[in-house]
Amino acid sequence: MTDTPHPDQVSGSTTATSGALPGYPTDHAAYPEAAGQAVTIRGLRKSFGQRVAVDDLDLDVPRGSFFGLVGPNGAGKTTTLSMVTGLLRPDSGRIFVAGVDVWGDPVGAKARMGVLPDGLRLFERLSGPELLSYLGRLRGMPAETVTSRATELLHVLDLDEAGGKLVADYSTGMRKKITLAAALLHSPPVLLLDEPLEAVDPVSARIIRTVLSRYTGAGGTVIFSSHVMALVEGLCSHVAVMSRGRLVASGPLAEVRGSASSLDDAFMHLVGADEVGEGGLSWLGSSQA
Ligand SMILES: Nc1ncnc2c1ncn2[C@@H]1O[C@H](COP(=O)(O)OP(=O)(O)OP(=O)(O)O)[C@@H](O)[C@H]1O
Repeated sequence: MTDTPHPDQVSGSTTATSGALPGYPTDHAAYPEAAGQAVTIRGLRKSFGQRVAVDDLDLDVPRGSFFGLVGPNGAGKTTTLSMVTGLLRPDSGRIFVAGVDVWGDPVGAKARMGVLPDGLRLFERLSGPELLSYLGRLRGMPAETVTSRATELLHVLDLDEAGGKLVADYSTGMRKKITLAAALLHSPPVLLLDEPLEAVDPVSARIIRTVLSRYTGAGGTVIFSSHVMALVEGLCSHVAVMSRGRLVASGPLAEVRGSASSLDDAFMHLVGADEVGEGGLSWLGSSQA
């Protein structure tokens, strides 16, 4: 995760350019497998100066899966999700969401995804209902549909009591929930969430988990990044592990966990962190001063 915008960062989470980018390949037929998947990534690369953040990534996310993307700090999770959601231009590679090429048909792809991005930037001077109404209209939804869905989402996410409170005054949990509501409003087939449950209180976290489980139960696909292995193990049907910009494992949860006693143990092994010892720090706690 980083707060520093890169020159390639596309501004605004709802930005959509129409049509393919100039010079962008349109040979979708070369990737027939993309039609059956929620997300297909092929040969994705991104560098920041000398640092390779995402290194030749191939990934398939099956439709209807609850898909966890995990990896140590700096593994490239946010960079990957930012490219999948059309917020950050890849150096090379192809990405399809619900069979639509994200950088070849950005408008079509964005209609098929809901996004909870890293570093929530919201319209701070609007109330929750105003924000949802504005975003729904931006998406071209009929006013009555926006109002009825917004009312239902605010209720389910326990935000209706916030009433006229401005988003600027929302807590972290409320901000995540209102962003999730905005991501769900147009009922997209794919949800992409960057650390949706980090820094959220247990009550809000449970509400978010319940809404996401209901969404996948109805056939939607959730892809989310997280550092919390127990959460991923409890929620996800599939998991991908990234380390240093590369994919080190991907597949059904049980397959990635293998014979390890927990996903946490499997993760430590996969990212080469199981050598962490207890050596050193002998001075710690020895002073009674
Ligand atoms: N805008 C940027 N400018 C320069 N370097 C960047 C930028 N964004 C990411 N990086 C670098 O790319 C690498 C991958 O970062 P990224 O934020 O994608 O990792 P992450 O897996 O999401 O990490 P975390 O778990 O800490 O959120 C890191 O080395 C990071 O420092």
